Amino acid sequence: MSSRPSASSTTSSRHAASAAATQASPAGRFITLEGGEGVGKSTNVAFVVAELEAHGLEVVRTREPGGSERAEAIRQLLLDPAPAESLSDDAELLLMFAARAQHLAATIRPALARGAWVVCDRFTDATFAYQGGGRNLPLADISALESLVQKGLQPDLTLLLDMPVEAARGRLAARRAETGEGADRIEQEAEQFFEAVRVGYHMRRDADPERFATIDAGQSLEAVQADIAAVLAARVAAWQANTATDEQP
Ligand SMILES: Nc1ncnc2c1ncn2[C@@H]1O[C@H](COP(=O)(O)OP(=O)(O)O)[C@@H](O)[C@H]1O
Ligand SMILES: Cc1cn([C@H]2C[C@H](O)[C@@H](COP(=O)(O)OP(=O)(O)O)O2)c(=O)[nH]c1=O
Repeated sequence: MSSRPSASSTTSSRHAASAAATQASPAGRFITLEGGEGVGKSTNVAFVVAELEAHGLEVVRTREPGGSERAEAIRQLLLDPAPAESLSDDAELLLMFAARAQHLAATIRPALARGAWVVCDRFTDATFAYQGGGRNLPLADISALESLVQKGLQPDLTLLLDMPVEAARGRLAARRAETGEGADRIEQEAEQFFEAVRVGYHMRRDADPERFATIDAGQSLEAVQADIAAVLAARVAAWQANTATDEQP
């Protein structure tokens, strides 16, 4: 399991969220970051949170698998490479959705209901990419679980950090050399698996282009964050315009 500290945490806004924001429709406030290993999700989740907070919004930062106490326990089961017994592909898929069901109930839905924004490091697109693309499990089975667990709830915006697999794995190797952190159970897969994951993400993006913003993650961090900031500024402006319209007598 990754040792980086990205478990669910609530970050209060520097300015209190306005009463209007709290009463507004939840639409527009659920943001996910997706992409393969080493593309910069962890680095940029913090940046997305800071940008939204700079707009005066309350933000809950969370991640999958995990994001609540019980869901984090399932994460441990999923990612721990230690047990000699291999985890079946079906068990992996079901555990991903068990963790998600708990995460939605304990963290995501309550946050959205009280008017907070939610920024989540990976969500169901990862299941389509990893279990669908990487493990080759039937997409229809994943869609059925998605309906069961999410009951129509979808992210409003998904930032897909995209770059060639080999370069991203180079970044990951450098990070591991620096931190001494080992590879988790899924990170131990071969390069071919991650190429299939990337194709899986592209399929999800191409099926729902309105929801996705693709960010060229191979750029410098400054350029990546400038692109993300532009997407977020447009998103917050649209949300504020909708909120103002909803408030008209
Ligand atoms: N745009 C970038 N250019 C160069 N290095 C980057 C960039 N974004 C992230 N990194 C570095 O790459 C490594 C992997 O980033 P990280 O955010 O941990 O990726 P992920 O969470 O997607 O696995 C880290 O060492 C990070 O500092
Ligand atoms: C949410 C999710 C994650 N995963 C995998 C992707 C990662 O290899 C692993 C843990 O995620 P994460 O800690 O976000 O990985 P990273 O090292 O890129 O920051 O779980 C799935 O296979 N399916 C899923 O539905």
